Amino acid sequence: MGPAWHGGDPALCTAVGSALVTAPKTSLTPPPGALAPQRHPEAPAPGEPIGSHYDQCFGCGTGQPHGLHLQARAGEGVNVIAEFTVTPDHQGAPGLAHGGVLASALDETLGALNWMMHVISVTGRLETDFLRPVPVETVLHLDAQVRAVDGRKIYCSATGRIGGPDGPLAVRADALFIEVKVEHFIDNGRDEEIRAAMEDPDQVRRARAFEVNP
Ligand SMILES: CCCCCCCCCCCCCC(=O)SCCNC(=O)CCNC(=O)[C@H](O)C(C)(C)COP(=O)(O)OP(=O)(O)OC[C@H]1O[C@@H](n2cnc3c(N)ncnc32)[C@H](O)[C@@H]1OP(=O)(O)O
Repeated sequence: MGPAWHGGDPALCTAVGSALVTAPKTSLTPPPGALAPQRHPEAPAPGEPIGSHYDQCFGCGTGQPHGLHLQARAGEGVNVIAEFTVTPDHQGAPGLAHGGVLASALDETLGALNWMMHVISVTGRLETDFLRPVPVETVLHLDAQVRAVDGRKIYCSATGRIGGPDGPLAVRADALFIEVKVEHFIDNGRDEEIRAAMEDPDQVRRARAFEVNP
């Protein structure tokens, strides 16, 4: 019999080898009291590029040679749109994108939703469906949107289509992002990078902007 989920009660978790598999803490379905997301009044205008939140980010950093170089734009609602071109560096199977890279592209697009609500949040949970193989040189058309907000919990989803923005669905994800303060990064990041980021006035301005405009 395979592993089983038991509502998060550690006493009820199933042992797999030497590891205990713990259950997800909540579902990715917003609870009944969750609120509709609000587009922040100072969110980028529809079509406006969102820009990188950090130069060295694997997902969007322009200074990151190994990154995905994803460029997101604001959507009309609480959503963002982005394109990601799969290169030979992104292969898993010969000529096909690695699933982890595609999950990263979805995660990064979902992360850009922070700019639409002026909230800093990080991925708590990401559930991905891989529906079609994505060949090298394909442009993946990504669209992420916030579905609901419940306190610090942000329920969101993303899709990745091939052959055009209305093309067939290749990947999709449901996710739970959790709102955090800037201290999340300061307290947990490596000193060297944190110091460099804090010395960059643009970086500090970008992060603090979310805290003074709740
Ligand atoms: C200076 C630089 C600024 C740069 C800013 C830009 C950043 C953008 C980056 C974007 C890059 C792209 C994006 C990336 O790649 S972000 C990078 C990948 N993600 C992370 O590294 C996050 C790691 N995890 C954590 O740090 C903590 O676990 C967090 C902060 C998430 C929560 O720990 P915290 O102690 O704070 O809160 P809590 O534990 O009381 O939980 C609160 C509530 O949430 C619920 N919950 C929690 N987890 C889960 C789960 N897995 N499933 C279901 N539910 C979950 C929990 O039950 C509770 O619910 P309730 O009891 O209230 O009902």
